[in-house]
Amino acid sequence: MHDAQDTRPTSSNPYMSDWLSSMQTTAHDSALLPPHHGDCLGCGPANQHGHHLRARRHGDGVVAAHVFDGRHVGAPGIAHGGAVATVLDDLFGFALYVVGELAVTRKLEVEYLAPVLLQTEYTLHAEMLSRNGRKLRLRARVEDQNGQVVATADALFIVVGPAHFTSRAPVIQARR
Ligand SMILES: CCCCCCCC(=O)SCCNC(=O)CCNC(=O)[C@H](O)C(C)(C)COP(=O)(O)OP(=O)(O)OC[C@H]1O[C@@H](n2cnc3c(N)ncnc32)[C@H](O)[C@@H]1OP(=O)(O)O
Repeated sequence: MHDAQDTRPTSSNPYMSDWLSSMQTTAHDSALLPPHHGDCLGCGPANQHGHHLRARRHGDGVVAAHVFDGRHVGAPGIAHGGAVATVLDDLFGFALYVVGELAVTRKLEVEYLAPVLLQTEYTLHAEMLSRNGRKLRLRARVEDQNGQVVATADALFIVVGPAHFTSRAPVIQARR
């Protein structure tokens, strides 16, 4: 059962209200997009364990410059695959600003084509490929400074309503 049509007010929970209203941002071309919320693992500026991803709208997609650091190490000198997946998942979350929908990851498939090195800048791109009802198909790629694609991701996101998050808000707040 889905909750995409549920538009119950969220004013009783300011933390959740702020976050949901940020998802209604109008994404102008080249505009720096807002973090999903301050503590988001992918992009939240207040999360000391996070990736602090910053993305801009680029046409119908989003683009980001990103550097993995020592907190994200897997094999020596190389970013952990889970860290790369986290950043790609969050980049898709930024693409939702352009799509204009509230949605969550149902499936994420990452191909690691070459090692993603620490302390090295990469350019990340993501865009929506197609939409079928609530199902959004998105694709992303990670390019090194020579334009070589070192990782790609395909994702299925499902459009949800605010209740997907508000019904779980007490759990989210308890962990803060
Ligand atoms: C908001 C922005 C924040 C960005 C942060 C980065 C992104 C994230 O980290 S999101 C967090 C991680 N994701 C989650 O927590 C989601 C957990 N999953 C859920 O809550 C539910 O499974 C949810 C809401 C996605 C879907 O549940 P539900 O509404 O019951 O959908 P369900 O009916 O199972 O599937 C929807 C459709 O997708 C299809 N579908 C489901 N899985 C697949 C699949 N693997 N392949 C193809 N189709 C699929 C179904 O067949 C169905 O199709 P149709 O509408 O044609 O019948």
